[in-house]
Amino acid sequence: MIELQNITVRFGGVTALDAVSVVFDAPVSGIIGPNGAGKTTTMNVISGFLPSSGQIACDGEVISHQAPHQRARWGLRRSFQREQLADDLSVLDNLRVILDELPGSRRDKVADMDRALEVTGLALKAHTLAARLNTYERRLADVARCLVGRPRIVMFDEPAGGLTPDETQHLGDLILQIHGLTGAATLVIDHDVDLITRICEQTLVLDFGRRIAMGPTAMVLADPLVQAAYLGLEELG
Ligand SMILES: Nc1ncnc2c1ncn2[C@@H]1O[C@H](COP(=O)(O)OP(=O)(O)OP(=O)(O)O)[C@@H](O)[C@H]1O
Repeated sequence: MIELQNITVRFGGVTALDAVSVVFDAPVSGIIGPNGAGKTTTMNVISGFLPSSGQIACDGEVISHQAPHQRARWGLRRSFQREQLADDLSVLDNLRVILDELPGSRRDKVADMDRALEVTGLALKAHTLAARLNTYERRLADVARCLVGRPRIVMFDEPAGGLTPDETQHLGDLILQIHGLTGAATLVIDHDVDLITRICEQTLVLDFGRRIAMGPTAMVLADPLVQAAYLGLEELG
């Protein structure tokens, strides 16, 4: 569970997030909104990459005062719009560098990495350099990175960007497995509303840094305010 209380972020004259309060308590939750709405800023605040006013709690623990590496150690995992894979490392070593920072026996870590590679279908690419992976395989490796080391909160920023419909479908299936495999809650930003509808039980809609809707995804998407702001429809009624 992720609880944001009264989160405000300003960049000079731009208010990227304006007193946003929200509780994400589903296995998979979404954040949608037009370009510049504050979606990535929300993930940056939760990860600790950006300072903000207000308070952030995950699974009941206040983490607002923690540095990004402490949050990662706690169990926060994150993918970015541009993947963070190290191109000069193999897929396996990209997982290993995460586990090197965490406690646990070597044996458990090997089992953890094997499971992540198996689940994502990357077992045969374990020793392939990340630089040699295609876009989809890189995305799968991103998911694998989020599966290792006992994650508690996993966040994906536009995971479907640049993927084909079939790849998006499979990636969605993988994201849906994360909670059952690890117990972690997942937060997904994407412009692909079909993907969000399929995998996110609940969705937050941001517009100009403000929360304009939050709740069960189908209900939120049917909200006239959301349709006007996000789906580009003329104001209804
Ligand atoms: N480092 C920064 N410096 C200045 N302004 C920023 C910075 N990061 C974000 N912003 C501004 O904050 C607002 C929110 O940006 P953010 O990236 O969170 O939006 P977004 O909803 O993720 O958009 P997109 O869908 O285009 O990725 C925008 O007006 C953006 O220009």
